[in-house]
Amino acid sequence: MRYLTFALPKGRLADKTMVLLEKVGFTCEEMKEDSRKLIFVNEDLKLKFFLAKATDVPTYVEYGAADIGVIGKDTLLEERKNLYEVLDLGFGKCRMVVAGPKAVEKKLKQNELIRVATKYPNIAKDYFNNQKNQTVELIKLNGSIELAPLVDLSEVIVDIVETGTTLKENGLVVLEEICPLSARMVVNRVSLKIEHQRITKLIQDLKKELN
Ligand SMILES: Nc1ncnc2c1ncn2[C@@H]1O[C@H](COP(=O)(O)OP(=O)(O)OP(=O)(O)O)[C@@H](O)[C@H]1O
Ligand SMILES: O=P(O)(O)OC[C@H]1O[C@H](OP(=O)(O)OP(=O)(O)O)[C@H](O)[C@@H]1O
Repeated sequence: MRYLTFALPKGRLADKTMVLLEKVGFTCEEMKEDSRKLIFVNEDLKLKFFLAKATDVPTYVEYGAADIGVIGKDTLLEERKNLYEVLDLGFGKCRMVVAGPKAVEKKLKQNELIRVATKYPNIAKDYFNNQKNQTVELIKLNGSIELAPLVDLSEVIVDIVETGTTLKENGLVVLEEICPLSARMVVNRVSLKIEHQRITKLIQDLKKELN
């Protein structure tokens, strides 16, 4: 039997992903040890797990380096890889929003040419150009997005909000909602055919667990 390989995101989603997989019997004792190792194997069940940077998970799955991946919906929308999204895992819940100082709301609503800072240029472009029909200038950043309006790099940001604390502590507010987000399970297109039985059984077991 070949290994069924999982690309898991290190970071925020890692622990909850392993807790869920354990509930359906997909365990990996090795992974519980504190180490810098990136690949873990369960020989008995022929399972392989590797830890990747969250934004790279769709790439590993698209190329078939992993059969299955777990990733935030935001990364799926941004990366636009050719994958099957098979399951909403119900954790990692947050929202993609347009945020900024309250004073900027008027400019935003009046369709003025505003600057938008974001880690998610594809999501922002799709939202403003295709959904709102509004021309904006996009500025790509890699983190601490809330800083941009504070130092006049941009009028607004497109970013993730979970508790709202980061916005609040920086004097920013949600101006528009783009979409809700959560962790998703994705599957490589070929893997779904060659490992159909194991993968559909896993999906069914996870669905039962999530209900
Ligand atoms: N407060 C939050 N901030 C950011 N992401 C969150 C939050 N809550 C849930 N998530 C979800 O968790 C996913 C993984 O977040 P994580 O911070 O681990 O990775 P990342 O932001 O892509 O990577 P990095 O922080 O290393 O650039 C996000 O893509 C998102 O779907
Ligand atoms: O609504 P909250 O609960 O405050 O969470 C939202 C914040 O968390 C994320 O940043 P992250 O911690 O990933 O760091 P980053 O700014 O470096 O991307 C996100 O980009 C927001 O800044």
